[in-house]
Amino acid sequence: MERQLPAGRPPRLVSSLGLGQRCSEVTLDQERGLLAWRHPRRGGENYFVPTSEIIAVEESELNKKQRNTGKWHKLAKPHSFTVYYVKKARNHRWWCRDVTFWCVDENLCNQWTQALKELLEMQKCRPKRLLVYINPYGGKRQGKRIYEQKVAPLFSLASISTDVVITEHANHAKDNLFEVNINKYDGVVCVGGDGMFSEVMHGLIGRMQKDSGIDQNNPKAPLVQCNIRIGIIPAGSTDCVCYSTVGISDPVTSALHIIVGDSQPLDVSSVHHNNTFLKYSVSLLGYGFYGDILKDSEKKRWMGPMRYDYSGFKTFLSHHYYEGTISFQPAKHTLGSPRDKDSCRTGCYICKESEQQLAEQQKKCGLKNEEDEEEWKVIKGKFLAINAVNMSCACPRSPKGLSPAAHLADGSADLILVRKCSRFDFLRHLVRNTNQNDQFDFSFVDVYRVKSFQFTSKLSEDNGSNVADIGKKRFGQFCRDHPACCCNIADSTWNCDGETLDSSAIEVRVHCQLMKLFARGIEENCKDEAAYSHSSIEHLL
Ligand SMILES: CCCCCCCCCCCCC/C=C/[C@@H](O)[C@H](CO)NC(=O)CCCCCCCCCCCCCCC
Ligand SMILES: Nc1ncnc2c1ncn2[C@@H]1O[C@H](COP(=O)(O)OP(=O)(O)OP(=O)(O)O)[C@@H](O)[C@H]1O
Ligand SMILES: [Ca+2]
Repeated sequence: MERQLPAGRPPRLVSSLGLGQRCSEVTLDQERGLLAWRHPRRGGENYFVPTSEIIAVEESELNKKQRNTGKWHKLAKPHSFTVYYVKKARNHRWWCRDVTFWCVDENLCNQWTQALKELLEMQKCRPKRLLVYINPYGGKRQGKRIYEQKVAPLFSLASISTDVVITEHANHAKDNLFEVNINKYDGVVCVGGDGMFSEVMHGLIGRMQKDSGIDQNNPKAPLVQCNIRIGIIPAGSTDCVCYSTVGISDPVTSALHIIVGDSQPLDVSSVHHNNTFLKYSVSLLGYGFYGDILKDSEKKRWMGPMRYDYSGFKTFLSHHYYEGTISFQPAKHTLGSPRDKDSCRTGCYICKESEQQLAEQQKKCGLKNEEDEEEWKVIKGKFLAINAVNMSCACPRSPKGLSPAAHLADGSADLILVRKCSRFDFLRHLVRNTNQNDQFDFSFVDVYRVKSFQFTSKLSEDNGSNVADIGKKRFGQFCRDHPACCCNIADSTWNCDGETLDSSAIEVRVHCQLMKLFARGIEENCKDEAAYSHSSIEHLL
């Protein structure tokens, strides 16, 4: 990328600088934004650091050991500077590393620090002021410690100033975002899990619509994009949004993505019931299996992240299925399909293309709503699980996710329908969510790429009543005529990004790129560990 350099600045700076006890040729290609040096030891290894991945540059003092061992100390007092930069390791993990260069010429040292600092200043996408919300009770209750020990020192190194709020109750962050002077900040950071992220997202999107006079209760309202980015410091139980957008749940990696000012647009689904806004969703909207797990696990919060395994096992054994009707509009604007072999990666062309297609469609249609006239497909059936995912939903439990080819920002969701089948077959499908095999390659599993869908349970259709009444029925009530058949006369619950919804009848619409994260999607060409721990289990089944 060509850069506009300040007048009089040479395009390249090349100097022989001290590195440890030896000399190294150090180059700063200011036009291309690249810092390079050869390590005089370590087999002469070459280092290339894009200036966009430099965290900070500081004038520094050589430590005692460096001072006493170098030959130069006999000549003159050395001048030195330290460059802190991103070091990429395996599995999308980023570290903050530093290197200290020295020279005896003070002017040369100043020239280097100034040039590097000016290049950092030119990066306008970097945040300078952040609003941070910490959930002290998420995941293993480590949010505060993680932030103070791992993240705050990096933010201060990068000269980012912060206002920190430690939440005192659920919805604290969300409510606060409606009141705060948001224009003061370049981004909002949440320290916690998917639930905490969801709160912050609801606060920001809600605030944006309120300020623009948009009624969130209208399911067809064109929502206003939210340009203030959210950063996620993972400290929850699943951390699916972080894992699916960064490739790892690691607080240091996420902090570094925030510092370098990455930006990743994200699709958001709005969920309505009878013209009433319920929630937004970015990861999983799950009815049946994942809804039942969530409902059961809420009573076991004290167990921490383990609650999901406990409730997962219980829910698997109960093997409930639910009858209902799903209607959906296929996503015709996008080039991808849920059975693609390639997945969404940094700079994904499918996401870019979809964004353009949707923008053109909107321009053409103008105010008239042609969307409603588009084809609806209707499927009735008995389902063990109905999962709608806006992104792959990769997480440590499921490294490739519930829908590995789903895209972060293509304006569509993947609708996965798992029909009634035997426990054994359902287990085979579940295990494939954890290994490299195709979880959709079963006769009882269907997957569609959609831009909107609706669901009504048979129960609410039969009663013709408001689903809130049915919700009052006891969860886990069985068909009295066939106690062993696993059909359930109560509805399941929707799991919306880890929160339960009050209605089972819902109307969902995907909003392309409604918000942005401090992330860059998953980078290509990263040596991934074969972390698919359950692959051997499947061979046994
Ligand atoms: C043999 C092992 C099969 C394991 C299959 C595991 C598939 C795991 C897929 C995880 C997908 C997560 C999607 C993300 C959802 C988030 O928006 C949400 C909020 O954080 N998290 C959950 O709802 C939390 C959902 C947590 C789900 C945990 C499921 C655990 C199932 C255990 C089944 C055991 C069967 C054993 C039979 C012998
Ligand atoms: N101070 C607080 N006390 C109680 N609940 C809180 C507080 N702050 C936030 N919450 C709520 O806690 C819920 C869960 O938090 P969080 O998502 O951080 O952790 P988790 O549920 O363990 O992880 P995950 O969502 O990844 O499964 C959020 O929905 C949030 O609204
Ligand atoms: Ca999507």
